[in-house]
Amino acid sequence: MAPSEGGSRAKIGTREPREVGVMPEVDLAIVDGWQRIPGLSSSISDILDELGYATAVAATHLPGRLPGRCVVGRAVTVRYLPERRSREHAEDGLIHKSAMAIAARGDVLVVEGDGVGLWSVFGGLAAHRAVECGIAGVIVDGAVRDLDQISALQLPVWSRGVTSVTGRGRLEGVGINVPVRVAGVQVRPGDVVVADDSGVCFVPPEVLAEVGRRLRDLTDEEAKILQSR
Ligand SMILES: O=C([O-])CC(=O)C(=O)O
Ligand SMILES: [Mg+2]
Repeated sequence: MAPSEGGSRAKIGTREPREVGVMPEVDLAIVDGWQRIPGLSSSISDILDELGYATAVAATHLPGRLPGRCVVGRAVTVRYLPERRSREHAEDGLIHKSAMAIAARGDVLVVEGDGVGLWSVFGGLAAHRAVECGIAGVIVDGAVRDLDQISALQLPVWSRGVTSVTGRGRLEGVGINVPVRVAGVQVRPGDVVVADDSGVCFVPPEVLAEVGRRLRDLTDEEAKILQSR
């Protein structure tokens, strides 16, 4: 059943951040068909290594919460910092609804949360909204909760942790589409996210075409090696 839109919970995640950045142009035609390539994040990680980009994260730090899923899409970033006021005095600082309102279908939410995994910034209600908005996946350097609801919705989520404890009143959403730190790497809005069971990579749009060319070569090479066995 769809959650009620009437009560105060309908407002969770609607807070407006102080800073909203601009999404760059990204030629998404380049990533057509990537999702069907076996071992995708590993190949992308190798290519990023070759090109000198340190923007790949191991699944050890950001495990997929829905095994077997592969997501490729443009990053809409969300940045949280610790609330400055004590929980009793703080408002709901979650901003995922505001972020989804400016996202396009197929985008991936990339969230700098508490960086530890103790406080949730994304749960069942947020997941319902994400599915309605056509969000392709969610990456959280922090925690998510309501895993049963997220799984029932089949929304692919990668997160550092899972918790029952909400980040509402503990974290403040300060920016949408601003650079964020995710498991030690810098992610910018418009980076192409490639996430599967091995890890999460972020491809800067300025090298997307070159990554696409190298991915084709690498995929052909691996297919030939497998055929010749
Ligand atoms: O408070 C949170 O972490 C968000 C939450 O539970 C939800 O979206 O259902
Ligand atoms: Mg919830």
